[in-house]
Amino acid sequence: MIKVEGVSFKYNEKSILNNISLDIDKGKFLSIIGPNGSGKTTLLNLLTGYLSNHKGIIQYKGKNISDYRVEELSQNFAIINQKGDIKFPFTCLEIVMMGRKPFLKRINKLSQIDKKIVYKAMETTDTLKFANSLVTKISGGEFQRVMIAKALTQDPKVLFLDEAFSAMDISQKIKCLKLIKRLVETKNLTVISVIHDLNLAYMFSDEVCVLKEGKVVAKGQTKDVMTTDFIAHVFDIEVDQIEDKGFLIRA
Ligand SMILES: Nc1ncnc2c1ncn2[C@@H]1O[C@H](COP(=O)(O)OP(=O)(O)OP(=O)(O)O)[C@@H](O)[C@H]1O
Repeated sequence: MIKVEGVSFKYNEKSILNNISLDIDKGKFLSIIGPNGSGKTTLLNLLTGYLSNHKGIIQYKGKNISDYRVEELSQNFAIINQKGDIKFPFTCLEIVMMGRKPFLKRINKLSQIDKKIVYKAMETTDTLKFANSLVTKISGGEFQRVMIAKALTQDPKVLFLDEAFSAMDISQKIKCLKLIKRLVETKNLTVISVIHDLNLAYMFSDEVCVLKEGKVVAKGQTKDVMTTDFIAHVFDIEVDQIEDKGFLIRA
């Protein structure tokens, strides 16, 4: 569904990504993990078309990402960025409603169906209670749930997440990840998630791609890639594995 072939990218003269090749299948939950500065966000930004000027090929459904119109991309992709802060005092309801914008003709108002979709997304993410609160006056974890609700209203084919759960408490993280995983299983949603939490990546991903110093050092089924020795090597840590559950990091 997404094909990356021989992709390299530089910021000014600094090489960030080096000859990356990657196939991302439809209906899978892929996590991108790796140390700080390894190029995860840069790769995600290239996949969404937010960054360009790369060498190599990036295609979505057989067509170069740069050949898509913005409207087409916004009808296919939902993106939750690491730095997705909104400084304007919209209400949470207004923010979630913006998720329906790619489906509105010209400046049409939301239809009853759009409103139902918005209501359902806020209900499932437990954000209805903030509907009339200003987005500038809710907590970081609450804000991230509002952004998930907005992404859900887009009914995306591909959901890009960049540390989208980082401010949530563990219970909310698991609820949101279960909700997203259900969409992968029932609606064939493709998820590409940059995540630092190794245990959440292990629990929820079908596949994992590991970046280190701008290169893909592994990509494959989660349990094949996330072995104790490999994780210890990539992150330079001491770690034990709890059979089929995750990792215990040794300090
Ligand atoms: N706008 C920018 N201009 C110049 N260099 C940048 C820019 N954004 C990122 N970089 C550099 O590119 C490299 C990769 O950054 P990137 O954000 O992709 O890494 P990451 O793996 O997502 O890191 P983290 O885990 O810390 O979020 C870093 O060395 C960073 O300093």
